[in-house]
Amino acid sequence: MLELLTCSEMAAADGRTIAGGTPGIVLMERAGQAVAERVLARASGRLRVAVLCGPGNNGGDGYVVARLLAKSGHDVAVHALVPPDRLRGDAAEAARGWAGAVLPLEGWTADGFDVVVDAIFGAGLARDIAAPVDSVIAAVNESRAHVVAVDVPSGIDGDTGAVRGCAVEADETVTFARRKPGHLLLPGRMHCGRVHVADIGITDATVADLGVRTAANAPGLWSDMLPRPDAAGHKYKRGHLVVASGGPSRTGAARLAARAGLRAGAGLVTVASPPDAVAINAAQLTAVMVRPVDGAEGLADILGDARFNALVLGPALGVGEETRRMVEVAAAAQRHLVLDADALTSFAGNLAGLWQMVTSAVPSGVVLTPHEGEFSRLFGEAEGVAQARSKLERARAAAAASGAVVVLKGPDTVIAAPDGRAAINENAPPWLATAGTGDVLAGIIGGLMAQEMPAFAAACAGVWMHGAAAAAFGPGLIAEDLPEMLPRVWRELLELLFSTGN
Ligand SMILES: NC(=O)C1=CN([C@@H]2O[C@H](COP(=O)(O)OP(=O)(O)OC[C@H]3O[C@@H](n4cnc5c(N)ncnc54)[C@H](O)[C@@H]3O)[C@@H](O)[C@H]2O)[C@@H](O)CC1
Ligand SMILES: Nc1ncnc2c1ncn2[C@@H]1O[C@H](COP(=O)(O)OP(=O)(O)O)[C@@H](O)[C@H]1O
Ligand SMILES: [K+]
Repeated sequence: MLELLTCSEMAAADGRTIAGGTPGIVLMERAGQAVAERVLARASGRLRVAVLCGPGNNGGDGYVVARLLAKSGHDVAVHALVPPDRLRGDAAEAARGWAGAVLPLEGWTADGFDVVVDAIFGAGLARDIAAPVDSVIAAVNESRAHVVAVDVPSGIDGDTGAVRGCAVEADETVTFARRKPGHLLLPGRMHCGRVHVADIGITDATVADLGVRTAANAPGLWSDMLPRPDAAGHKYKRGHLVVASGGPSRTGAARLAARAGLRAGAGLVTVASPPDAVAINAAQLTAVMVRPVDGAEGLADILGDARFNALVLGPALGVGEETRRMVEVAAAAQRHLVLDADALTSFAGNLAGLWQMVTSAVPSGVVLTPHEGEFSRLFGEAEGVAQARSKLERARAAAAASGAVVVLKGPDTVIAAPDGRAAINENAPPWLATAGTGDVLAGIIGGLMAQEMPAFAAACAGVWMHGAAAAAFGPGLIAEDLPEMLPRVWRELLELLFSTGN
């Protein structure tokens, strides 16, 4: 159930289901039934419900909801953008099932309604909202009624999560078969309220046949690739992660990443420190080791030892030639690589160099973890990025342009692989936006890659564990708290794995 379908993939799934013998009106009945059930779940007495119907099948669903709620004894008013005789196909048929009055949508006011069912536009939204719908949406958003959106809140683009002019702010959204990217990407996610996915008879096989490449980021996506505790294991089997530190006044970021790498399960972690910062690093580290490493040349020396199998480069490392050379040395030495912060900025305007470096690195891949600022410095000019309609498409274009797994961070972090797979994360609480949490993320991913978890899976798992750790800690979090929450996150993940037999 983790697949996220674009509006056109959803239409294809509907089409295939209809071609397979389930009439469209049956799908629409089930869709309307699922929405009506959500409304009824709240009803303690007789409700005054406004059903706002648009000109397409989303409106058709609305007519089904209206009929079912009226049949259950509620007081239902239908307000429609176009008269029922202008509807076509299944929507026309659904409207014929509504025996009550159809009032105009224009000029609708929220007076006295307990519930609003938003069935104006769904997957067929094709342009920005204009008059008269804009003022109706404003009235919905100002009202105190409970708002249930059918499929997507009207005005939200289901593919991109963008607000097309203006959009309904729903309390609940009922969608069908699978969610869409726009339910997870901002600002769409903020407009949906709680999202329910209703089964309307579109089978898993039908969805699988679509070859969908986008998923919600959750353990089901990568749990079978998580490193497992092994009774016969020893620390060298769990990899040795190296995190490069900045100079004497810039050492904290590397230590944060290093501790996170250790908590993520790397067998050993070493901070590679400029010689003049060794004393500072050593004074604050215990389980993590420190080693003097002088720039790219020093790094090349220690990478002569094959046991150092993964590196995190970038947090507070400094922007410039030396950092770029360190990255190139690590890539040439075929190590698993996580590049963050200054390592990314050191390649700004040098996409060709980045591509060359990435493609010379281990086949298991390189993970880049930019926030929006680093992303635009690095990928602003990349093919497909400027034209991309959404954060999802931008991350995907950047992954294709760099050959690396791209983790485009934020409240709706997108993880994209160069082969087109992508995941959207949704478990990060807002208090994760605090200094140093990005360093921790790079360390977690590096720790998983040190244990030989493949790059895309490690990036997805790392982003999820990072969000779960923040959620488990709660508000007031600082970056140092995150690694300390990872044991709890691991315990929950492993319990889940053993309970599902994966
Ligand atoms: N058989 C199916 O395909 C099913 C579809 N279902 C529903 O059908 C919906 C998709 O139906 P449609 O493809 O008809 O699309 P919609 O009903 O979302 O909207 C399409 C209609 O809105 C108009 N429109 C688009 N943007 C507009 C704008 N900004 N201003 C004014 N008019 C605008 C279009 O010209 C078209 O008439 C889904 O969201 C879902 O609710 C469900 O009934 C389940 C089955
Ligand atoms: N509003 C938000 N809600 C949830 N997570 C967020 C939000 N803003 C940022 N984050 C997350 O916080 C982390 C910040 O990373 P980054 O920007 O690199 O900060 P730093 O450099 O201070 O470590 C990322 O994992 C990002 O996804
Ligand atoms: K809608």
